[in-house]
Amino acid sequence: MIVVKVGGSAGIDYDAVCADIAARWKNGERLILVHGGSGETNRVAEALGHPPRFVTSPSGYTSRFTDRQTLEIFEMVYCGKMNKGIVERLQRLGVNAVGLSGLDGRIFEGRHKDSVRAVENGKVKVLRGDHTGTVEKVNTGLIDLLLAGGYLPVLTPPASSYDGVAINVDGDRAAAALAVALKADALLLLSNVPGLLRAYPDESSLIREIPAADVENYLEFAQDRMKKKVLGAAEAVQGGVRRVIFGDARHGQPVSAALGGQGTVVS
Ligand SMILES: Nc1ncnc2c1ncn2[C@@H]1O[C@H](COP(=O)(O)OP(=O)(O)OP(=O)(O)O)[C@@H](O)[C@H]1O
Repeated sequence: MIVVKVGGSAGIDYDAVCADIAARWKNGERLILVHGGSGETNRVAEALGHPPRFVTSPSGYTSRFTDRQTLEIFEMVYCGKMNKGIVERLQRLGVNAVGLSGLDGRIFEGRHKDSVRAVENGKVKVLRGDHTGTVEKVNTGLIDLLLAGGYLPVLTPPASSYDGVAINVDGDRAAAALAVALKADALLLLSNVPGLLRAYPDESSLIREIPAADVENYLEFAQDRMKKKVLGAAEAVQGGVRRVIFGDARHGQPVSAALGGQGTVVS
């Protein structure tokens, strides 16, 4: 089983990702696709007059402050436009894909964090009314049913809180939790960069290999949102996934290239 997470940043070629996945699926490979949607969510939020607000925690992690209206815009884009766009592509390629959020069947479950500590103008503030959390539990029952029926699951945040409230969760870490729960052979984190760069944005500074035991030491190279990917990779390898690859989803055959060792391989 391979878990592929494709991001939602500008420049990602979803046609290329879906064509590659469809070919491999038809060849008998078992795959699950998880996707993001941050770039489009930012655009739609601006257009709807509720611009995105990103906050940085005292430990340096950036996240989207998700009030109720932001959560609804997030769902429109992630579960609507992005998810159905990917499912449509796969259906046109002859793959019977089913798109679900983590809320459906409580596939992704975690604690609802209603407040977040954020550094603003050098001061730490507590912001309330946040609808965020982290995936702590993956309920694989529905996924097992879909796979047994020959359907390719296409999953996206949000997740469900233990009380059934929709929460915005990081897609990379959700995909990592899924890969652990399914005992996947590999987790691919595909985005609009060649992999983890030692000197971002210099693409020639690609880090090709990271020993699994060392992955947390590479957090220092990741800025802002890339940190969550490195953290997700650490969680996946610590949970028993043998290979995590940060790969490029901008062109070519992104899944096959990553599985062939291009990008940053954590093993
Ligand atoms: N050292 C680094 N190497 C590579 N990319 C980095 C690095 N530091 C920061 N980045 C940034 O991290 C981004 C990838 O993370 P991001 O969460 O935006 O991607 P995504 O997975 O495509 O999005 P989504 O949240 O929609 O799933 C890159 O586009 C790049 O700008």
